[in-house]
Amino acid sequence: MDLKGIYVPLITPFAADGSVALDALEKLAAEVLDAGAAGLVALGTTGEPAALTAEERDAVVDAAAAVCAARGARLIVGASGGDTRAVGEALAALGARVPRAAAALVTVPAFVRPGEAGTVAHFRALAASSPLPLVVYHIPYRTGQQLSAAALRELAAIDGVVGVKYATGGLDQAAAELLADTPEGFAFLTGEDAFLAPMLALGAAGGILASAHLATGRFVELYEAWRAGDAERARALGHRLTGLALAAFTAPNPAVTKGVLHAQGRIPTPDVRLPLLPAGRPEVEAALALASGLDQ
Ligand SMILES: O=C(O)C1=N[C@H](C(=O)O)C[C@H](O)C1
Repeated sequence: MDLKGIYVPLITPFAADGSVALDALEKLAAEVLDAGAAGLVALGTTGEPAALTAEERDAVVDAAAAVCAARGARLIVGASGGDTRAVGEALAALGARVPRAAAALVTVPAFVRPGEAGTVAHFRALAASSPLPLVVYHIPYRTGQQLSAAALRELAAIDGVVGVKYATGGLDQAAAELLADTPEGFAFLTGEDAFLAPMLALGAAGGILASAHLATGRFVELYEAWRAGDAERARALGHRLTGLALAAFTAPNPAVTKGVLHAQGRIPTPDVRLPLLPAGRPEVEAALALASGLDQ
């Protein structure tokens, strides 16, 4: 399983009547893949999955899968919850729906705080029955569960666990430890947009980044520059992309990204569903200016 590269966790565009704009989603998915993204993540945090009905979630997954299949790109699908049995059932359903998906992105159980041993047991149980390989989504500021480098290594050793989406708010000791000696066949993908450049410099396999909807080709260029060892080009581009990444998160994700995509005419509305609120104009304009600058 090779999960290297830049993945775009698709936003879910809404039409003016509030329904999911599937045609816009397909067009956006095709655009980011044509710009060089290695694949898509359907139903990541950025896709507002908690605010979608089960039918809408299925439609989003089907649309993303069709666009990926047409382009030979990888599809990762989010599946989360605090109950191991229910997540196992969701994974079984996903395996039947999109058997060719590259992986399922499974969040460390949120709110429950099962401890490191419980978290490892959760993933061990899921991996034992999941039809799809698992990427652990580690985001302690959302889940409430910290994981040490040792616990992450235990997770990496589980058969069927193929990577981590690492989003701890920065470049911390566990990331440095894991990147210094990443287990064979285990992909370290950053989910922390503003830390893509330093994570790639340390050897990360890539990233799952909401801000990569904007200036997708530039994110891919940064990834390729680090892989080619062109540190000078990578450093300069990395600084500019860090600016865009920070601007994209000045309101709760994905409000700014949706605002910019709407201003660019790529989605019909900038709407998010409650409890999220649309981003303010100054936040959207600042990110739009940075994204436009990167296109030149
Ligand atoms: O949906 C995702 O996957 C991402 N979610 C993160 C979040 O909203 O916390 C941000 C990251 O860019 C990708």
